[in-house]
Amino acid sequence: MGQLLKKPKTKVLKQGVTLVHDTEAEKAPLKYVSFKLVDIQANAIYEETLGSYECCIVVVRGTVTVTDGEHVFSNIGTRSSVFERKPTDSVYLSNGRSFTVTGTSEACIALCYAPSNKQLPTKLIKASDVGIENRGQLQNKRLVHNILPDSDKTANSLLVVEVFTESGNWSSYPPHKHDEDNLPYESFLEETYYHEIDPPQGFVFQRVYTESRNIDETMAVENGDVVIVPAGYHPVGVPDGYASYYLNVMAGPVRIWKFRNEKDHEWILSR
Ligand SMILES: O=C(O)C[C@@H](O)[C@H](O)C(=O)CO
Repeated sequence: MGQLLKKPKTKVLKQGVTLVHDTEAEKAPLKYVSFKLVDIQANAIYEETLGSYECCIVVVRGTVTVTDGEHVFSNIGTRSSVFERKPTDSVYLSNGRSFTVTGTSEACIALCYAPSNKQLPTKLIKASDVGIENRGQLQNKRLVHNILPDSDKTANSLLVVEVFTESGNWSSYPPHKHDEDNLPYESFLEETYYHEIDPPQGFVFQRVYTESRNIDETMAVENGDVVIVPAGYHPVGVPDGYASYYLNVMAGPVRIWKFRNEKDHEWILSR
């Protein structure tokens, strides 16, 4: 297996709290992004103190109460499956904050991190604040939930987005990259993909490849896998009969998402 596909590796942290993914523990080759996925049973409590990282807690499914000791966001989360295709609630927390997440039902949370040295207010990003966007045409149609886009100044460097791609369609396509710190033409942003598939026995394909091909991995991604994108193009193709969900976390030196499409495939956009 290559370096970029991470299978779930469950670790019980305490009764009712299971760590499913941890890109740092997996030694992902990333400097700006880290990602955890945690399952929480009802009434169980996950707790953490952030060091030099800011964090966006996305309630992937189920409901939870989040507090940083100052603010309490009770019973947040909107869906029992991502495939309800409705936006969810999230909480932004600055570096240095301590927080707890208590399951108010059985729940799954994503913890999306990026380095930060700036104190910003804790904020509830309500499902109703999430921008909904339909992108693309033909078999390139996909639905996007913008949780923390670059136009929203809640975070210092984190960008967070959910993407739904229906059966037979392609997303993160035509292939684009954001691996050169060369604004205004392109920004450098690392990225992680947390994938779910409906029905769960399915798979999707994701290729991650750089211009030079020093990275070139084509992966069969299964339900619950994480894909690391340290650099390069990163398209996703969804087989007939299956629907794809992924949660993207991006961060880099400048909080701007400025990508470049691969020239050979840009014609896809003008059909
Ligand atoms: O538009 C899409 O298909 C989603 C992608 O833009 C995805 O969020 C990404 O690759 C960000 O760079």
